[in-house]
Amino acid sequence: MRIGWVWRARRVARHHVKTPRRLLSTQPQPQSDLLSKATRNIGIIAHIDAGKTTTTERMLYYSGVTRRIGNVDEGSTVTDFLPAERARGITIQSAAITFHWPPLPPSAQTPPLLPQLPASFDTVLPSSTPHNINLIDTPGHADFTFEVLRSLRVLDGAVCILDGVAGVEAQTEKVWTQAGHYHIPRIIFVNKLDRVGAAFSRTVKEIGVRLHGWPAVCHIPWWQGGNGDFVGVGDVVNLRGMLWQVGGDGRDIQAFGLEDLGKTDEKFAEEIKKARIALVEILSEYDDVMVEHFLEHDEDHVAIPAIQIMQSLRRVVLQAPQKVIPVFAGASFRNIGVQPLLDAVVDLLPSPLERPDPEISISSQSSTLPALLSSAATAKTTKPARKQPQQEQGLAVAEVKNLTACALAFKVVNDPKRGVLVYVRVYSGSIDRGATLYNTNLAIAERAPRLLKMYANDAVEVDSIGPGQIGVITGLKHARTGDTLIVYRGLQMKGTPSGGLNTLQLRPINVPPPVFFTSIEPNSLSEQKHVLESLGILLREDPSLHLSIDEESGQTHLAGMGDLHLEIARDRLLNDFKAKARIGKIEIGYRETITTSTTPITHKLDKPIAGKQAKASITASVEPVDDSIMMPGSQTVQEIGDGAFETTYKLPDNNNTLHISHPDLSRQDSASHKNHIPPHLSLPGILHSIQAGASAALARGPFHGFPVANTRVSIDLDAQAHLFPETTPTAISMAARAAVGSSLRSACDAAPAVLMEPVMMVTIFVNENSLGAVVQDISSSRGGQVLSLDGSDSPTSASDDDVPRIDPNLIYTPPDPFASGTGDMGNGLADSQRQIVARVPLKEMVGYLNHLRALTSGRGTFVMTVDGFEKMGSQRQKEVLDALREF
Ligand SMILES: Nc1nc2c(ncn2[C@@H]2O[C@H](COP(=O)(O)OP(=O)(O)OP(=O)(O)O)[C@@H](O)[C@H]2O)c(=O)[nH]1
Repeated sequence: MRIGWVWRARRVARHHVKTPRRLLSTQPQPQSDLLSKATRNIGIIAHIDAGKTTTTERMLYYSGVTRRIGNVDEGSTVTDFLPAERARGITIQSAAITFHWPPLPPSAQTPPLLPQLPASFDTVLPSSTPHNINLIDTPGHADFTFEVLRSLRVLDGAVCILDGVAGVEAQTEKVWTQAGHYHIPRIIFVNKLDRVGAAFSRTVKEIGVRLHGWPAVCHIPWWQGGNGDFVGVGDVVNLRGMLWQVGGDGRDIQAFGLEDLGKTDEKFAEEIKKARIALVEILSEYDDVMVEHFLEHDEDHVAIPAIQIMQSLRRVVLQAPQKVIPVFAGASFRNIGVQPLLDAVVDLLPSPLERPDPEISISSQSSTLPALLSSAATAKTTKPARKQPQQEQGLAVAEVKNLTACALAFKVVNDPKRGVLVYVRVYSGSIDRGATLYNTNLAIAERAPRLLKMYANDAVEVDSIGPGQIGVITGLKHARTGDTLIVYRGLQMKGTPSGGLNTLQLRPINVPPPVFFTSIEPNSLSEQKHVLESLGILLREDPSLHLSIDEESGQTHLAGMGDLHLEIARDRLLNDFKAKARIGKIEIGYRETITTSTTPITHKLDKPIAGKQAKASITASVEPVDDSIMMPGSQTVQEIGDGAFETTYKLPDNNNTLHISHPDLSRQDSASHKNHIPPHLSLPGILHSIQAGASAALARGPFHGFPVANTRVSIDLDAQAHLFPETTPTAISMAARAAVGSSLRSACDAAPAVLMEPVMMVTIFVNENSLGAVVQDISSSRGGQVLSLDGSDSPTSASDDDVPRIDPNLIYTPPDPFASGTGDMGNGLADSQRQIVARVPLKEMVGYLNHLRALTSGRGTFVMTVDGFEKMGSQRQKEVLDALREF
């Protein structure tokens, strides 16, 4: 226990204490302020099977949204509503649900328009008044990490659920770290404490060591008689025992003060006091105000009122980076511990007003939304002596005043009854029903005909979605997951917001490259339209799916992040959309790369297209670029734009570059175009067509039909020789595709291309006694390269980030009656658990979980992410190609 730290903590500077942020609205309105203050946008994150869905079901039940508790094992839950989810008992799509905590009084038939909040929370806790909770349930499977990332972007806080038997698991660590990167305040619920082998203390120590924060134990488990059934929790904040009625629905809770408890279970009462001392100590370490309270109460840890403890916990949770992690205990399946957890959500996690400013990019510059909005206000009041920097970058500050709302579409779901639902988080202003939304990713405007608030499976129509709120827009035809939607005063349907606002993007995220693919073939020609439409919706829902259509063979390929990812997409397509199509085997998405350069090849196109004669010429050459490992990047094509007479595009997904030289066409001087290009064409349009054609050629390599990687394409565009009065954008694109295709073929004929395979960064957790077997298997049988053991030099370990290494012996924990010894925590992992980090080809990781389980008596777990693509040796390449041919 860390007694005595209070004294040192007195000297801690006050700079840790964070002050609330201002409202992110163009015109701050007290009403929306009030609504934001009473809102918590939270997510539940955890390893697969830790009990997210089970806990969510209890939250909905206690808050009055549902009248009976859904059961994951019977497939009757509210949040896992896709048939594929119910069949597998896992969560795939994030569902966002609104409910109130504490519940609204039964007399309130409909939710009040405005919350009834007290003037301040100085003397009462927020959980004394109903708050709006927007809960986003996120999936736990590694294949859906992107889905988790996407949800994280819109969260203001998170509850992390741990399995009290398994402790901190691999996926938890990964998502925890990602949430840390977004500075999302987090609290922990140690679940499943009713299970045989539950080890609360070991789990708490693992929290410190593996999640790199000091656990602030707010609840300790109450085992009947000290070592019997799990019956409730010791509430360290309020100094009481909370006992749940056995077998009940969890509403019947008895509370016993320390005095009463001392008469029946003295040891437990004493343990609550010990826990209280440890809690005050850890809070004092990071919160000066707690030190003052401690002194005011004659240095008596137990005398400090519960409200002051909760207020202190709130302050430390909101510190960035978060160093103290409140820990709660329960067993949601037994209905134990969920209501105090909900109180903690309201009391400890931030409202939208208390979050850091949302990041944006505008005209290729990074900024924050409030900075942009305030630039308009400043522009109004001060006359700049010199041109504003943003004006120099093409952003007319004066236009910002027309920006009346800004929102992120964070989830698109095809609901069988309501059609396509677009979940949005509004960051500034309000989206009103009927508003014209400009989608800055797609550069189109569309109207928002209906707005909804989702309450579990029920939807309530609303007139507007205000700042900080999460809601649903129905009837949008184009918006996709991840798109930024803005409302711009006076915008016409065909118009574009001016002053650079058309480029405004909220918190853009990178999508890693897909590593698995499958082929899709409609059963008949008449089915094709429905299959493509269904695929279109799947892609709107999930931008980590990629579609490519090979025009020559007519084959459609769907690529994704993992085999389960594609399996679910296949199920959705066939079962939910009832598409009639043949779906191929799920295969690894290899890449191919050339090994030699070519001389320029010119392709002349001169043929009728759509009944009209079309003509264009393109000269292309290709060369291999350095074979450094390709890192996952974003799919956005970036125009680098080297100089006045050349344009370079980085095609990052496969580490390709396209360089176009256009010596007689200047990028800066459009007057020069008049003399050289037909009037119906423009230089940007020509460049765009060339880029589309080259990308199409690179999408299917001549060697084995895999996407081409690590290649530089050079195009010489001689306007006089290559463009004609009959030249159309389609003709340019087709000629570019043919010229690049011929160049790639010619490179392959001169020197065979090589295959590149995805290589994964794998983190494996095993017990000491299976370590040898697992390392041997990874390095010999699977051709992997072990990079580190137990986090030393690990790329995924804490050493990279500025996170504290915590000595588990300094963490307070109550005794674990059932654990078989606490094990050696010296290596930072509980019960002699060992961590292996290795780079392993993806091919060798297919079906690895079952193998790992066999090697580790079912205890081993692992997570992996794409680390890059690597060239394969000739023997390995031969084996892969033979296997593909067989298939
Ligand atoms: N004994 C016990 N079992 C629990 C508890 N909470 C959940 N479970 C069981 O654990 C299993 C997984 O629970 P879920 O709620 O589906 O877990 P999840 O985290 O939502 O899993 P994914 O949706 O797959 O990510 C189910 O069989 C639950 O019944 C608990 O407190 N005690």
